[in-house]
Amino acid sequence: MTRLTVDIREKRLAGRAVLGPVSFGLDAGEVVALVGPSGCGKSTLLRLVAGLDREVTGTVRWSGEGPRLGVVFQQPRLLPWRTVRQNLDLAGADGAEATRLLERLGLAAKADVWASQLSLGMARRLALARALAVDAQALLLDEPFASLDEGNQRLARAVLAEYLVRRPVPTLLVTHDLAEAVALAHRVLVLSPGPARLLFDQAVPPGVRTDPALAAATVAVLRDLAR
Ligand SMILES: Nc1ncnc2c1ncn2[C@@H]1O[C@H](COP(=O)(O)OP(=O)(O)OP(=O)(O)O)[C@@H](O)[C@H]1O
Repeated sequence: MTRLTVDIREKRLAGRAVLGPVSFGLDAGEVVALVGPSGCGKSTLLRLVAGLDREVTGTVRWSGEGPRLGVVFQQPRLLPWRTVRQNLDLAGADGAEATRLLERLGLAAKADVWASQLSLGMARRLALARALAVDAQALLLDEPFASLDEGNQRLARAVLAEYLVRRPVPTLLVTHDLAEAVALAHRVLVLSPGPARLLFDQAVPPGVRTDPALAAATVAVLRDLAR
């Protein structure tokens, strides 16, 4: 079972401490939200967990060989001269799951459009679809609902909630929205202003999150409303 252990003493960038101390674990099937003020170091923490940056005093350790990750970065990071569908295929997406996610995220009609021709909101939904379609063993999501209008924000949240009910993979969700954190996560970690320290590690009571049938119904209704 995939598990993450983070025990960061200090992380420095350009000679300045930007993070630490921060220690927490992420168990199999657990969704943990990271909440904290702008610039406190949330994206830096996610990059360390993703293995994109290894220069840190402390340890960031995945169990086993390290999981296959589904990642949403702060920028969509699409391949502009590839179609929507090709962006999913080239990322190693499962074909049926990719089709399903495009449909659920309101992007089915855009499958053959160049990624460069998408609006930012569409590009962000595609970035989420890509992270969810690659049969990930863990998810790292950096403000995945930013730049979406209200209807699409609710839709994308519901799609993620539905996915996590179906496939409970360990997930780190960076957000500045506490309501969103509580709605989606089993635990909410609150970070201090930078350099971020861990202020609270708060469990969210069960029952706040949706059950599978409700999750699916919510997606269906919100998708129609977002059309
Ligand atoms: N490449 C870099 N070199 C030097 N400092 C950096 C670099 N990248 C980020 N920082 C600094 O590190 C700190 C943490 O940045 P980070 O992007 O992790 O914050 P954040 O919590 O994700 O912010 P936001 O919520 O606004 O996205 C900030 O003070 C930022 O200015």
